[in-house]
Amino acid sequence: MRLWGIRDRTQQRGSGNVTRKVLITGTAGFIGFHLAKLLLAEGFRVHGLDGMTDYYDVRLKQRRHQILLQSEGFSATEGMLEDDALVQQVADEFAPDVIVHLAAQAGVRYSLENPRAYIEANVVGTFNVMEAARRHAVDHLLMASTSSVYGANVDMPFVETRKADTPLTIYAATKKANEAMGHSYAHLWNLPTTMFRFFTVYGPWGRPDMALFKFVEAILQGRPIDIYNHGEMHRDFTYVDDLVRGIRLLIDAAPVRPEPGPELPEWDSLSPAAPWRVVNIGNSDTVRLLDFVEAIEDSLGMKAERNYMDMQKGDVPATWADATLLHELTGYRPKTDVREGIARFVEWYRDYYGK
Ligand SMILES: Cc1cn([C@H]2C[C@H](O)[C@@H](COP(=O)(O)OP(=O)(O)O[C@H]3O[C@H](C)C(=O)[C@H](O)[C@H]3O)O2)c(=O)[nH]c1=O
Repeated sequence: MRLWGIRDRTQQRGSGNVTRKVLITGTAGFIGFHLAKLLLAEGFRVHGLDGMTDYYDVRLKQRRHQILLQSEGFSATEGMLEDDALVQQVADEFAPDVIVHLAAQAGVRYSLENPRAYIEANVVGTFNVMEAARRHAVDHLLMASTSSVYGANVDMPFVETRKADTPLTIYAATKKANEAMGHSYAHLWNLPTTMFRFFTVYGPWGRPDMALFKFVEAILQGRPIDIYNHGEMHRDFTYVDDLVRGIRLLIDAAPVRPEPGPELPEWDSLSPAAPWRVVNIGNSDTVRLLDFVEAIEDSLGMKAERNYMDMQKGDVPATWADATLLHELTGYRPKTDVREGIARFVEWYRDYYGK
């Protein structure tokens, strides 16, 4: 009997990067911007597709794109994922080898205010991207999911092979739907597909709706910060450079449809029916929210005025990634200490906003 190892179930496609073309959705967004920068530095050609929605300050998105446009290997289209004709046209013109789909309506709490935006961007938009990937038979389709899909799970750290069937918000539900949609196309069209579960990503150029940005902004302006669940929350905060390094390495680890063989190791989420995997990208550490706030105060050299609040509807109390699978596939583990990452954010924030 043939013995299968993780390498047999994964195609390592590391060579010839210089000529490879990657279509990234969401390049004006926080993670897409950092990933595009990394791939451009490694000689990939990158085309970005971004809707420039006004969910948060559009100037920040424009600035990110301006920086990317300074690279010769970068081109971009502004347009919405929901516009199928546009998505197909962009893919036809660029003819990508790989698609990394990061654009989404993100944010846990906004999904209570405007759930429809999540259905449109995350369900319809993702379907359009999957169609483009199918039509172009790309080498690898990689799509963002979220640790929010672990929802009401309490067994920590979160492992990809355990059930995640209890999403607590429409945001999480749309991302869980994306994972299932990706599986169906991986099976039907033999489309190698990797889904990432991100864990509270933070760092320079971060999202203004997220805790780090909001807290730093408020403290510097002398306004109180809202601390949910009285600070009794935990997050596996993941530094953005580590995250995009993980994505970069996963590009070269396309799943292969399994053939009959011995059982997969318990930590491998490879589907028994399709070239499809879901992979946590997290720091493998869980930080108490009050410690996170304290680290921000130390970095700023200022004390926050704290407004303790109850748990917010839809929020999960804790996240913590088991990153064994990422390590097995790539040999890499995120490692930036949260104090170090916060300090780099604060340095960027002060420089960018002149504070
Ligand atoms: C904005 C805010 C947050 N918080 C708390 C709530 C969390 O315990 C922690 C981090 O919140 P943040 O909004 O930065 O991140 P998450 O709620 O974990 O959600 C984020 O990470 C997941 C994976 C995604 O998929 C989301 O897109 C992304 O928004 O601070 C507060 O206490 N006050 C605040 O004003």
